[in-house]
Formats: sequence, C-alpha cells, structure tokens
Amino acid sequence: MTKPVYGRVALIGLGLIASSMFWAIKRAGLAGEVTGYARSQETRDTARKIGLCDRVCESAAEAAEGADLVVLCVPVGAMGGVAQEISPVLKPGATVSDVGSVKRAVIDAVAPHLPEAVHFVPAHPLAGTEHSGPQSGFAELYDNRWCIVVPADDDTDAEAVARLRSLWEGMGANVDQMDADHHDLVLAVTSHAPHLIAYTMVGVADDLRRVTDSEVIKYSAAGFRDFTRIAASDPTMWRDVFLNNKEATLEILGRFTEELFALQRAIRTGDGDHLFDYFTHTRAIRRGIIEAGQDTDAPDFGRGAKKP
Ligand SMILES: NC(=O)c1ccc[n+]([C@@H]2O[C@H](COP(=O)([O-])OP(=O)(O)OC[C@H]3O[C@@H](n4cnc5c(N)ncnc54)[C@H](O)[C@@H]3O)[C@@H](O)[C@H]2O)c1
Ligand SMILES: O=C(O)C(=O)C[C@]1(C(=O)O)C=C[C@@H](O)C=C1
Repeated sequence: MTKPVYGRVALIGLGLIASSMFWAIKRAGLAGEVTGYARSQETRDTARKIGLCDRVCESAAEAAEGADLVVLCVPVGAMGGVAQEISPVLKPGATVSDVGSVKRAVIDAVAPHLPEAVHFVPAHPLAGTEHSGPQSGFAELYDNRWCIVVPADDDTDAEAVARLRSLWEGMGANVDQMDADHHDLVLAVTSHAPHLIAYTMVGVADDLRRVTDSEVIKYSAAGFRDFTRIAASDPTMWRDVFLNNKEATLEILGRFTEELFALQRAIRTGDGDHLFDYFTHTRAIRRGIIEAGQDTDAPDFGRGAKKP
C-alpha cells in the first residue's frame, strides 16, 4: 500500500472512467475516502450495490463538499454545469480536475465557475473501452497507459499539478504534460478522427443491403472488427467530443479527405506505384512506432516489401 495522495477524492459521474479510477485508487490506497455522485438514481443504486465509492451521494455538491480533489467524469458537454453546481461548496486549496477527451472547451466551460482559492488541473487518461456505465470499470484500465495533464494556465500551482500527477502514476499511468490546444490537435489525429471514420465505415457496411448482419460478423477480418468495437462507443460521449473539438477535427478530416481522394484516383487510374509508395510510407511509420518501443503488442515484421 502506498501513502494516500489525497484525504478525500470526489468522483462526479460514475461511468467507465470514474469506476476504473475508484478501483485503481483502492488497489493502491491512494485516498482516505472516495465519494461519488451520478445523475441517475439507477446509476447511484448500482454503485451502492457493487461497492463503487465509499459513499454515494445524492448531489454533486454533497459529494464535492470537503473533498481535497474533485474529478469531473461526465461527458464533455456536461462539465460546465457540474462545475457551476459544486463551486459554492469547494474547499479552499482543493483541486478540481476532469477526465474529458477534449481540453480547451472544458477549460473554457469550467474555469469561470471556480473560486480563486481552488486549483484547476485538467487531465485526460488515454485509455478506455467501448463499454460505459458504473459496472464497466476495472482497476487495471490505466496500467501502462498515458495520462495527459493539461494545467489550465501557466500560473497553475506546481504542488497541485505534482499531486495530481502522483495520483495518476499511483493508478498505473505514465504521465505527460501538454497545453490544451496541442492536446486537442494530437487527439483529433489519434482518437477523434479515427472514431469518426470507424462510425462511418460501420454505417456504410450497414447501408449495403447485400451485407446482412450475419455476414458482417461472419466475414469481418480484424480491421473491420476493430471498427465495429470502436463504433459501439457511447453516443453521448462522442457527440460531445466532436461538438467540442470542432476545429481540430475538421482540419484533420479535411486532410484525410484529400489523401483519400488521391488514393481513390490511383485506384481508378491503375497507378500502382502511388499505392505501393503510399503503403510503404505508412508501414515505415508503424515500424517507427514499434522501434521506439511505443507499442508492446507489435507483431514481428520479418518480411520486407518487394515492388513487383
Ligand atoms: N470512454 C473512454 O474511452 C474515455 C477515455 C478517456 C476519457 N473519457 C472521458 O471521460 C468522461 C466520462 O466518460 P465515460 O466513458 O466514463 O462515460 P460513461 O458514459 O461511462 O459515464 C458517464 C457518467 O456521467 C453521468 N452523467 C452524465 N451527465 C451528468 C451530469 N450532468 N451530472 C452528473 N452525472 C452525469 C452518466 O450518468 C454516467 O454515469 C467523458 O468526458 C469522456 O470524454 C472517456
Ligand atoms: O480503446 C478504446 O476503446 C478507446 O477508444 C479509447 C480512447 C482512444 O481513442 O484511444 C477513446 C477516447 C479517449 O478520450 C481516450 C482513449
């Protein structure tokens, strides 16, 4: 058992991310007490039944009152409203954080509601599954995954940032720091645009009358199976991600469309060299990631590509 990083932690919104945080906090003894609140009675009842949180409260304010750390674990579009609700009860010197997949819009929505005497240290764990709700969490979710800490401004209290970093490290994550705009651009490339593409691809397959449900499952190779897994992710969460990271996502989708058109033209005109060179380039990117030790599930690439 590690020494607790915080006396009391409050988790607002008891879904996949908060429930995984709770189990990871308990696993390592990172907090004296964890309180929790979720909007629906059903979620609160489930949380009580499965022992999620030391105390499940009837309002966000009740959960946040007296807490040393309050983590907003609700969809991005709900963060501002929750911040407004808890602001009158926040303890001076407490830290407010969040786990939202978008950072600039969350900072803009939350910061105006927080009292001066409270530190605001947003964060984003780069770990998840397609499941949601209080029963979907597990203690190992953050093991060896990145958590990006995004201090709201340059004056953020260094001690408050260091403490939040310790919490995430205690939950198993590797921690990095970034500014909000850079975070949103990086995530548009690595997470947001890929999710939109997966949603679209699964929608396209469903539109093809010839492809019945059973054929989609029966003949899906690994790539399409991964698309269907990703496209099963929570609709509220992803609606809010796209509405709140509009600029960066549209920028990346614009570039994606240009590249797609170029590949489409190469296929139509039979330009094999273009296709081969493009795929050789993307394969090198993948190999670079593996050589840098950033993908532990990497397959062994023994064979080199030969141009026919
Ligand atoms: N799922 C992922 O892969 C993932 C990964 C990293 C970060 N995130 C971010 O974490 C946050 C939570 O995502 P999740 O996957 O845990 O979602 P989830 O759907 O599992 O849980 C969200 C919870 O918030 C509650 N909620 C919604 N609006 C609320 C409100 N106004 N007040 C109080 N509770 C409210 C819901 O009832 C639910 O219990 C989101 O901001 C998301 O962007 C998600
Ligand atoms: O593994 C998954 O299911 C995820 O989609 C997790 C994932 C991602 O894109 O990597 C999704 C959204 C988050 O904000 C962070 C992580």
